Amino acid sequence: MADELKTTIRSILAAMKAPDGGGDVVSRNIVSDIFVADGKAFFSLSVPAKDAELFEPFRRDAERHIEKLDGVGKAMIALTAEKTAGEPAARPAPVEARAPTTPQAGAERRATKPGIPNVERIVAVASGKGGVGKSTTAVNFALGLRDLGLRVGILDADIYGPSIPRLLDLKDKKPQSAGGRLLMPLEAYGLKAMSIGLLVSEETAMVWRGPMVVSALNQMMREVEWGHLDMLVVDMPPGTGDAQLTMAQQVPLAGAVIVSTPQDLSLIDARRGISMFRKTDVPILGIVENMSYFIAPDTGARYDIFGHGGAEVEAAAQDVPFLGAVPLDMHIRVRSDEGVPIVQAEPDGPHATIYRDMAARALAGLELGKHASEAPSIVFE
Ligand SMILES: Nc1ncnc2c1ncn2[C@@H]1O[C@H](COP(=O)(O)OP(=O)(O)OP(=O)(O)O)[C@@H](O)[C@H]1O
Repeated sequence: MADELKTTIRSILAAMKAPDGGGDVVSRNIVSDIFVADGKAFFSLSVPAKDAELFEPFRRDAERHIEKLDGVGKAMIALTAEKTAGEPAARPAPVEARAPTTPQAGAERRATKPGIPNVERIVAVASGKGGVGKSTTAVNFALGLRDLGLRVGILDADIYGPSIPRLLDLKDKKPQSAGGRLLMPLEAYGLKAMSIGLLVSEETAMVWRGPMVVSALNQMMREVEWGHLDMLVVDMPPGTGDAQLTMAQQVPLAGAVIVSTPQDLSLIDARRGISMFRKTDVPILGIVENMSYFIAPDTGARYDIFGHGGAEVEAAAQDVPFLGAVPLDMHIRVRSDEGVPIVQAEPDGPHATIYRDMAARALAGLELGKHASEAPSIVFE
């Protein structure tokens, strides 16, 4: 069935007139592998960057045609610009090949990535490796921003293990249509929320390559009725592979927060994450050390079992802000499992203070960056 659909999709694409006047997109070999699962079809079209605008109406028409097919509820097509002749599908440009970062270059490049209407800033929460507490940090960070008076949304883009529905107790909820192509976000504790896990199964998302992830992410960002948000927090997939790099390159991120545990191995991965964002001109708002120390539940005594402080040292070495140290504490895990994050469950407790401070520091960094990129450049001749 899926194979039949793929063939039909290819023939639909082959019959469409390419907007650049060249041959059809199928015989030009610019259509990636087509994935069909859960009633959704995903693929990318690789076109030169200069033709991206030209191909946008074509992309939308193709989605409309494909969505009329029996067995396809939704089509998601990404335009990617990195294909070199003969490659089967688009890959992100190697980071090493990119120009060095300057604040001006970063601001200019971000300006070329289309933002989301009504969403002031998009901030990524990322980690170099899985299991360090990135999602726990992302939700509590988002709630910390809410406590600072911001209108906040959270977008779970962790295709390898979406956990926001569990953390915000939204597992059994389904996003409703807002009319047309738009979806209403879910709401929890004053946050607007959307998760890739609410739209496609984990098995489907696991096989996606970078362009598919970005396509799905773009749809979640742009086809959700977020309303007016001061900040959209994106819980990134862990790691620094294809999917993450494509996201860092193509999503208009105002900044990134890196989560690490104090261990050396985690810090090496965090360094890789910092380097990836730097080379894609995304400002690093800072590092969070999660599971920094252990508070014994019976005595309240503190133990530095993982060698507390490594992330702060790394932050200094990398010349990025240190946003805070979160202890390994049973309350944090238990509250997460209950679907009521600690900032919500214990707003007056010590952990909520740590997350709110973290949010305030990141926000200060964003403000600083904004003013830096707004500053006029003075040239002495
Ligand atoms: N500070 C903490 N204290 C106690 N438990 C924590 C803490 N941070 C995270 N955890 C627990 O560690 C586990 C992993 O956390 P989480 O899912 O946030 O990690 P992640 O980095 O997003 O993982 P993945 O890479 O799988 O997405 C969860 O059970 C969570 O409750």
